[in-house]
Amino acid sequence: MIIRQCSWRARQFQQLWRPFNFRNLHGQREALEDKRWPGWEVVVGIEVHAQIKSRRKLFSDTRTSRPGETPNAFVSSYDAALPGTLPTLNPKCVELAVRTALALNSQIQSRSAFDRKHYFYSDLPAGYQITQRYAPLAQGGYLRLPQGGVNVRITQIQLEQDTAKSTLDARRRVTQVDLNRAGSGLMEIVSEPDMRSPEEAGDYVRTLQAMLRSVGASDGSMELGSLRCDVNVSVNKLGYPHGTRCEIKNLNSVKFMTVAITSEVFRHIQLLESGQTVPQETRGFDEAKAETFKLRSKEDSPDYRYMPDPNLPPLLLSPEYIDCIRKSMPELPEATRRRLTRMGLTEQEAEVLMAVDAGREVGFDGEPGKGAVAYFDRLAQGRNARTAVNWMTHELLGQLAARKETFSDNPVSLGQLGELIDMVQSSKITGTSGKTLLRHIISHRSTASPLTLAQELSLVAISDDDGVLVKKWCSEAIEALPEEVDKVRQGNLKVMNRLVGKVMQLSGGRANAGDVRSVLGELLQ
Ligand SMILES: Nc1ncnc2c1ncn2[C@@H]1O[C@H](COP(=O)(O)OP(=O)(O)OP(=O)(O)O)[C@@H](O)[C@H]1O
Ligand SMILES: [Mg+2]
Ligand SMILES: [Mg+2]
Repeated sequence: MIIRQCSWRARQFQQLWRPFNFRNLHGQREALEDKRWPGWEVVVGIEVHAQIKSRRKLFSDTRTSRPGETPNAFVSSYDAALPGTLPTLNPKCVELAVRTALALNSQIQSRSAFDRKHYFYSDLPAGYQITQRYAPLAQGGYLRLPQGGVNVRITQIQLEQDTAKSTLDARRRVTQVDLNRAGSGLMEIVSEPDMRSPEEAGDYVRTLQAMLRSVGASDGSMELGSLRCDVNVSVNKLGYPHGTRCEIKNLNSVKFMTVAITSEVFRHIQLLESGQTVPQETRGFDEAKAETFKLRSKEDSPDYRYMPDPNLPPLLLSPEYIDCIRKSMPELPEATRRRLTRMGLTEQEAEVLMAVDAGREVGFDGEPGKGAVAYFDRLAQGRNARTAVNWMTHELLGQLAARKETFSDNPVSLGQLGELIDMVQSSKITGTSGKTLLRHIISHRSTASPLTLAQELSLVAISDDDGVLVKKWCSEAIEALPEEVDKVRQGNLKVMNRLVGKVMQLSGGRANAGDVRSVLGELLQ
C-alpha cells in the first residue's frame, strides 16, 4: 500500500516538474560542455514573427497577398494610412493566435491591449506599427522539442501588423515600396533564452513550424518569408551568468540560422578571450562570408515611444470563447505521431507522412489544408492501415517523387486510389497492374475510375479458374529461358525471379505472382 502511494506521489511530482525537468532549482538548464567551445556555454533566445494565414489583413478587410503578386494591388486606404481611416480587428487572426497559444501551453489573457511602436521607415506608412508589447495576447508556455525532450519556455505571444516591403534599386537610387503586405497579421512568439546550441535553435524553429502548420495558423516558411526569426545569441563561462546578447536579423533558412549562430558564438568567444567585452548589437548575416556584421549598436537603437493605441479598445476574451477554440483544435504533431503508430504504422512511416504534411501550404482562416495525413486517414477508413500506407508512401509518394512532383501536385483523388487498392485486394487486378494504373493516372492526370481504365488498358486480371493460361505462360517461360531453368534445378532459387518476371511479361502483368510461383515450382520439380 505504501509502495503504491509512493509511486503515485512520484508520478505526480514528475508531472508537476515535467516542463522544467532539465532545469536546476533556479529554473536554469544544467550547463553541458560542448566540444566545439570547451568551457563556454552558448545561450540562444528567438523572436519568431509568423504571418497569420488569414484571408484578410489584421485591421482592414483587404485580402492578404503572396510574394510575387502585382505590387500595390491589395491596399485599402487604412493600409496606406490615409488620415481618417480606422482599424477594425479581424477575429480570424485572433482565433489563429489563440490556437497557437493553446498549442504552446500558454496562458491566454482575458484582457490584452494594443500599443503603437513608432519609427520612421519607408515600409511603415503610418509611422508606427500596432503591436501588443505590454499586454500581450498570451504569456508563458513552452514548446517541447522531440529531439532530446528539451522544453523551450515561451515568454509571450503578441499580435502585430506586418510592414510593407521596400526594395532598394541601387542603380536608379530609389526605394520602391510595395504596400501589399502592409497591415497583414503577424504573431510575435518570443522564447526565453533556453536554447544551448545552434542545433537546438534549429530544432526549436522546425518544431514550431510543424506546430504552426498543424494548427493552421501559418505557412511557417522561412524561405517565402511567412516565418522570420530574430536570433539572440550570447556566451558565458560555464557556471557563470548569461553574457551580453547580440540579435541577428533577417535569416531566411534554418540552415543559415545555425551557421549564423555558430559564427556569432566564435566571434563572442574571440572578443572575450582577448580581454574585450561584447557590445550589445543588432547584426545582419552575410551568407557568402558565413559571418555576421554590425547593423546598429544598442546606443543607436531608436526610442520607439510606445503608447496605447487610442483607436483600439482592449481585446477581451471570455473563458467560453477560449474553451470553444480549445474544443475545435486540430491534432498536434505529437498526438498525430502517437495515433499513427497506434494504427500500426512504423515510426518511420509516420515520420514520412508527417514530413510531407509539414511541407504543405495550410488553408486560409484555419480551414484544413491539403495534408498527407488527412489523405491517409480517409484512405485507411474501412481498409487495412498497412496496405493503405504502403500504397501511399511507396507507390503514390514514390511515383510523384520520381516525377519530381510533390504531394501538393497529387492528381490522384482519394476515391481513385481507394478503388485501385480495393481492386488489387480483391484480385481484380494484380499488384503490378495496380502500379501501372497508378502511373497512368498520374501521368495523364486522368479523372476516370480505375476500373474503367483497367478495362481500357486490358489490365483486368484474367479469369483463369482452372489455371490453364498460367500453366501455358509458365511452359513458354521455361522453354524461353533454359539456362535459368538449369540453375533453378541445381538449387539456385534466386533465379526463379527471372522466370516469374518472364511469365509476368508474357501475361502483360495480369497473372498473379503467387500462382505463377507455385505453378513454376510444380513444373520444375
Ligand atoms: N543573454 C541572452 N542571451 C541570448 N538571448 C537572450 C538573452 N537575454 C534575452 N535573450 C532573448 O532575447 C529576446 C528578447 O526579445 P524581446 O522581444 O523581449 O526584446 P527586444 O529584442 O529587445 O525587442 P524587439 O522586439 O524590439 O526586438 C528573447 O527571445 C530572449 O529570450
Ligand atoms: Mg521582440
Ligand atoms: Mg528583438
